[in-house]
Amino acid sequence: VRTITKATSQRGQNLPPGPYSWPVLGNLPYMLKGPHVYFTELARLYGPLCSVKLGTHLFVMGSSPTAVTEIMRAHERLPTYRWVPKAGQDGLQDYSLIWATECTDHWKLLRSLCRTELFSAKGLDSQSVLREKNVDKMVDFFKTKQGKVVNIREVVFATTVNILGNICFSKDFVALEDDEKESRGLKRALYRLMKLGTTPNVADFYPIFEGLDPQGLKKKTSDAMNEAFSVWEHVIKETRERWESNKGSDLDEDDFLDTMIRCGFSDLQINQLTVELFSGGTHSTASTIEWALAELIKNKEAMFTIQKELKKEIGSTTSIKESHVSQLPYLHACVKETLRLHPPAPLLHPQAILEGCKIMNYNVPKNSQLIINVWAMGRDPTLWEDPLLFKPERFCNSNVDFKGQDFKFLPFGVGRRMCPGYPYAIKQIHLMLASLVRNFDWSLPNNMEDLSKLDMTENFGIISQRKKPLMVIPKCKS
Ligand code: HEM
Repeated sequence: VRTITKATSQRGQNLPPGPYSWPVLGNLPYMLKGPHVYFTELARLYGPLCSVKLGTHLFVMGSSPTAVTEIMRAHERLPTYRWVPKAGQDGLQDYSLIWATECTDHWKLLRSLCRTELFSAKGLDSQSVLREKNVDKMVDFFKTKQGKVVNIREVVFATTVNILGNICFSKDFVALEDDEKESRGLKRALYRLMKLGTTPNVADFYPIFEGLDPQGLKKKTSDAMNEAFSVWEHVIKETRERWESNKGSDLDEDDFLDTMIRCGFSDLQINQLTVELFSGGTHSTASTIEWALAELIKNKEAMFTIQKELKKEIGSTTSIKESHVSQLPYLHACVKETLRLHPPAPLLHPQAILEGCKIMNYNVPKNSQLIINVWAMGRDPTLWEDPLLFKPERFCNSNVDFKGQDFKFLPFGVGRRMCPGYPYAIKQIHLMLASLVRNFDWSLPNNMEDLSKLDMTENFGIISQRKKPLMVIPKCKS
């Protein structure tokens, strides 16, 4: 913290307060410890609205409900655009949902298609059986690993990929192995995309490099996308042929691919939307489950309470259904508490404003990038009692929810660009976590008794995961 204590009131112009900025670099070197951690230190020093220069760009960060309210007002009033990493800006951007810089007609069409076909109550109900089948497979896999050390994230991640694979293409795409190095095909492509998305790119901070690809990140991203597309290329071809040969007659729509073909999507549009659903929907969910299990192993009382609730409501059933877990207050509270402490998206994507404005009485110049620090608000002692403790009870008799209305708790974002997949994510997380906790007792390797030694360090990425994967030993419950 000492490295950033030089305030810059002398910057004048009544900008939001912030640290001294080095020529050329700005404050980029301090980001190495993880942007959300650095930004949270800034918030502690300079208050809920502060500014920091990274390369040539000025970032203005909000980390209190009042700051979020004013930032959202600025978004509503002024023309804004979403900041998009240069590595992801190759041609396909016109078809993108996540990387649409503005809320264009095509973006609206994609959001509405996802909302009505994938994430509506009817859509979610029709997918239940696919989620349940794949979660049962995951449980069977862990049963074969009884007494052995497993990397929980890998297996959960593979399961989330297969669930989405079934919803979109009626296919399991990956094996349930638990070794990242063994991964290939879609799993490897998704890992590569996540790692590339995390690699700092000089072209993002210095316009002079914009047309170039100095670190080869654009090329590598495009290769990883093509690797993903090649996995389902033949499925698209076969499905199109089926549609062609059935022209004129009514065709049963089996999966989301059928829906996209019926809507007249080109192969490019199908590829782009599905790769974004896989990128947005798999690591985030797997990471939440990994964190939740780590917190429950560390906090024995919470583990005891959730097991008691499951036993009472579900009895001895081992193959859990979504209907079983839809009304379990303590399970739901544990998931919220995990998302408060470990939001997979700790910083919401920067949005640039195209006109200068005032936020909390400070001047925010044109082209500033506005960020919301969700991670800092989740750990703010003025907003939460004992913020660093895992206490699911805080959500038990509370109306605080993640639907974008409670500005101190925004794991799925806020406003127009809020996560469209949150109803799906929540159903999947509840089912998976309940199945893991109901079917197994989990212990740590090497008879680790002192649970305070369980390393809870985070690794910042496009999504924030545990730095060290959670290695655990399953023991089947009777
Ligand atoms: C625990 C799970 C998840 C979390 C915490 C999460 C979080 C988020 C957040 C915070 C945003 C907004 C980002 C911003 O404004 O900067 C977002 C956007 C998005 N999410 Fe999720 N998400 C999750 C699961 C999913 C799932 C399961 C899907 C789809 C299958 C999905 C698809 C998307 C898409 C497509 C966007 C971009 C929306 C747009 O820009 O209009 N997410 N997510």
